[in-house]
Amino acid sequence: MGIIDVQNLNKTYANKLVLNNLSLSLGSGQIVGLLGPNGCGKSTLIKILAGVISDYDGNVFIDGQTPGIYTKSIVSYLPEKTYLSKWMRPVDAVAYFSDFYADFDKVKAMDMIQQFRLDPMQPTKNMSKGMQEKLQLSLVMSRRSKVLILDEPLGGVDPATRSAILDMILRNYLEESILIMATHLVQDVERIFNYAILLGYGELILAGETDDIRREYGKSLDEIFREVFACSISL
Ligand SMILES: Nc1ncnc2c1ncn2[C@@H]1O[C@H](COP(=O)(O)OP(=O)(O)OP(=O)(O)O)[C@@H](O)[C@H]1O
Repeated sequence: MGIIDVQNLNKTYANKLVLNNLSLSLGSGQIVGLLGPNGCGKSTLIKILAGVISDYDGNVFIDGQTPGIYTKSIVSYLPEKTYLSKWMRPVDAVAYFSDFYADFDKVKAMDMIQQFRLDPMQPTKNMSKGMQEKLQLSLVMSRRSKVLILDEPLGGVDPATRSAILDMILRNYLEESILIMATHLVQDVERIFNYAILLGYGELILAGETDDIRREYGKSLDEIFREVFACSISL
């Protein structure tokens, strides 16, 4: 059994089937790219793993347990939207995480905040979107969690900063844990993934070691992504 096991997972919103009989098994010690177009179900899957959504059919196990109090204690989750209060400054957010999570490394968080050149005393309401993303990433990456799940952590940052953030993620990732990152910025990010999951409208299209996938298809993940999800929008 992997650290994450998903068996025959189905999720509907109203009558709409969003995850269709999804099965996955993921082991620790890898950085996993969760890739797929807008609306294909990445955030829904992540929310189920993070224990935010519980009305689904099928089996989900994280470290052998169904999502709940235990799994929340070992899963560090970066949601797509900010959950920090507007008045919070980085120092407040660090104190909050420190109170809330036993596995939170305050020194590491302050170090990441400094490396991102954020002002520890600036309220989040005065930060740009990219600055808020850096702050949240510093907090989430500073938990010594077995499972790290990042939902679109790079959406608001420019390409040069993306690269710096990826390096920061690689430096701070604990090798015994698993990191899952949802993104559609495949070209920018694929260098850090050892494993990729390609999701297409609720169905698993492809899952495997990135080196094996590239070798088998003779293409980069980005090229595969563009081919599989090519759409006919004309401007
Ligand atoms: N709370 C909700 N109520 C109804 N439908 C929802 C809800 N949340 C998501 N959906 C629908 O479920 C589908 C999958 O959404 P989801 O957010 O999981 O996709 P995604 O792959 O994360 O997309 P994106 O890359 O744009 O963030 C979409 O069709 C979306 O409209």
